[in-house]
Amino acid sequence: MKKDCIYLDNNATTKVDPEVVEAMLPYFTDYYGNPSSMHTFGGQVGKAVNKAREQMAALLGANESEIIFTSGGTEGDNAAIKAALLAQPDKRHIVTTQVEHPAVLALCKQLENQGYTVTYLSVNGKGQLDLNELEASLTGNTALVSIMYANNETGVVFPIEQIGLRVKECGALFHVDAVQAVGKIPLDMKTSTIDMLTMSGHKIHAPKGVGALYVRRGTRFRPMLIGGGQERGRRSGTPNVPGIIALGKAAELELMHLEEATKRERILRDKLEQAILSKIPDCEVNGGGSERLPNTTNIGFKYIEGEAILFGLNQYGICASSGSACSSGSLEPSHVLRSMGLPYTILHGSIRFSLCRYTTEDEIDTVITVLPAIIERLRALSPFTDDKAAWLQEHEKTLAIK
Ligand SMILES: Cc1ncc(COP(=O)(O)O)c(C=O)c1O
Ligand code: FES
Repeated sequence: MKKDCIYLDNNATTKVDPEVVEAMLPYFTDYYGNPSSMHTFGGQVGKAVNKAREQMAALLGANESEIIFTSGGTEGDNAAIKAALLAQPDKRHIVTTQVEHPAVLALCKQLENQGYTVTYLSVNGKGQLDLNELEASLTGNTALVSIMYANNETGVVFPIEQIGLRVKECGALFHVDAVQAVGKIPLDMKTSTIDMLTMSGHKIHAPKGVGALYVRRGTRFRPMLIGGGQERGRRSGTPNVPGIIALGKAAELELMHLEEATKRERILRDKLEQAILSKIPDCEVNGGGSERLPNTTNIGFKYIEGEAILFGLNQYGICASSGSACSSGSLEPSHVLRSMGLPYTILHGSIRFSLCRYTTEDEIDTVITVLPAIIERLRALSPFTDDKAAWLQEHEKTLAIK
C-alpha cells in the first residue's frame, strides 16, 4: 500500500490501530496457550480473553455473558439468523430489508429455497423504511426480523428502537446487523429492544477475521458451529485469541474516542460534502436528508462512471469506493441505490467516501481540490452530457432498475 495514501474507504475496512497491534502481539509469541486448557499457561490466556469480552461488552452496554466471539460480520449474521430459526422450528417467516449486506440477503435467498417466506422491506428515495410496511408484514408466523442499524453504502441509519418495539409486539426475535454502527453510534443493549446484534472487528481498527455477536440473556439460541463447546457451547472452535485480544483493545479505544471522534468526522464529512455540492454541478448526496452515520457520504455524479472517478482519485493516492467492496469490479450497480429507485446515471456514477478518526482536514482539502477537475475531465469525454444524449436524461426514470 502507498504510505501516503488518503484513505477514505473506512466502511470497507480500517487500519489496525498501533495500540491494538501492540496488545495482540504477545498472544502470538509468548501467551500462545489454548484458553480451554487446564494448566496455568492456558488459564492466563483464558483470563485475557475474558477481559476482552468485558471490553467488548462495555462498548455495547451489554453483560460479558452476552458476547460470543466470531470470525466477523458474515459469521455473526449467519449465526444469528440460523439460531433464531432453529430455536423456533414452527415459525417460517422472516422480515428483512432490500438494502441489507449480502451476508443477510444471500442467506435469506437460500432460506427461501428451503421453504421459508421472506419479506424484503422497501426503502424510499432517501433510503428510509416505511414503518407501516413493517407493521403490515409482521404475523404470528414471523420468527425473525433482521434489519441493519446503518447502511454500509449510504450510511443511512434506521430507527432501530422504533422498529424493535413493533417486532416485540408480534413476538418475533430481533436481529440487528450493526457492523457499520458500532463505534459510530452510542449503543446500550441494557435499554434496547435488540435480541441479537452483529459487529465486526475490522470496521473498528481491529484485524480482519474477528468479531462478536451479542445475544441477549434468555434468548433462545441454537449454535451454527457445533463441536468442542467453546464460547459456552454457542460457537465451537478454538478461539482466535490474538484477534479477540485485539478486538477487546479496539472496543476500548472506540468507546474512549466515540464522542469526540464522531463529532470531528461529522464536521470533516460535512465540509467535504458541501464543497463537492457547491463546486461540482449535477451531483447529489444519496440518502441526503436522512439520519446518516457521521463518517459516510455517498455522492452521485451524473453522466459519468463511478469506476472512472475512482481511477482518477487513485492517481492522486485517494482511496474511495463505488458501491460495496464485494461487488465493485462487477460493474453491477449497487442493490442499495437501485432499491432507492435512483436515476440511471446516479446508479452508475456514485462514489462513497468513508472517514475515520485518523482522517485529517488536509486530506479532505486535497480531495476538495482535485475532485472538480477529475469530474470535469470525465464529463468532457462523456457522450451523455450534451443535447445529443437528451434521450438518456428524458428516459432515465424508465431506465432506472427498480
Ligand atoms: C453492514 C455489513 N454487514 C456485514 C459485513 C460483513 O462483515 P465481515 O467482513 O466482517 O464478514 C459488512 C462488511 O462489509 C457490512 O458492512
Ligand atoms: S463484503 Fe463488505 S461490502 Fe460486501
